[in-house]
Amino acid sequence: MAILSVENVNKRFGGLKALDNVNLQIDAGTVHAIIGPNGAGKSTLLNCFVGRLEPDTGSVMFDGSSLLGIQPHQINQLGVSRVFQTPEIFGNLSLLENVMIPAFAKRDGSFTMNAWMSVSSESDLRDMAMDMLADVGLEAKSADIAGQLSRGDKRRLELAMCLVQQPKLLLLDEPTAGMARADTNNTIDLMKRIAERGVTMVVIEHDMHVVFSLADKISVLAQGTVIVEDLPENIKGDPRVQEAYLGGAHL
Ligand SMILES: Nc1ncnc2c1ncn2[C@@H]1O[C@H](COP(=O)(O)OP(=O)(O)OP(=O)(O)O)[C@@H](O)[C@H]1O
Repeated sequence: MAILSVENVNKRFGGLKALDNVNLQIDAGTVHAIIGPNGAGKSTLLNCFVGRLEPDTGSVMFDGSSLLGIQPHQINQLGVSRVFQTPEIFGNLSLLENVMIPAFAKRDGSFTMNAWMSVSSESDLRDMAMDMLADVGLEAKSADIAGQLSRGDKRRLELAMCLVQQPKLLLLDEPTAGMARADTNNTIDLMKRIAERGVTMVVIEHDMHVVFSLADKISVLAQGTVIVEDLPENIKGDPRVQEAYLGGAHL
């Protein structure tokens, strides 16, 4: 059953048609990868799922509710979390504080000062945040200042910040971008563990090793349109996909 249903979504930036009648069904409990060449519209599409962009036309339904016309924090409260291409963390705060804040935000409705004010008073959320840090392998660094982490650790921290909200749908925009291979493989293992818990994931990724390690289904976006949607084993040899990647390159 589809937990996220995207129908006839169009988005223009001036004269540029960034999304051209996109249709997409994401089944609950699956990992769905969206791949495609640079500028295909992948991030634009993800932005339409989290309230950062409003499609010109079309519908985006999540778990029975429309995601259009509501604020990002309301979408977040419905159970949608997103890991950004550039980690969005609080650089001056400790790792533990970073993970506690979204837990409060989920409860209180937004990333407000109220959420921050109550951080020190809530031991249950502190415990939950520590569990999440342990989950992503950052428990030992819980008191460290987040801004000083390596790039890979920042991304893991951001993942913990999403997981503490117990999302139903996790959106990941290039989760391994810029990572060394060992870090990438750790992240793949972590994402597999998250998937095993039943969290639905939509992953935008250029690294095909990551895509084919994780995806149950793959949609290929090119020039704002889904040109192919299929099982991973069928995607590799599809001539339309190879054509989309610079005229016949092999994936
Ligand atoms: N805010 C914006 N204003 C104008 N044009 C935009 C804006 N955001 C994206 N675009 C354009 O829309 C098209 C799709 O961009 P988008 O970032 O969604 O592609 P992408 O598939 O995520 O690319 P990449 O893989 O390089 O991240 C591109 O041509 C891009 O330049």
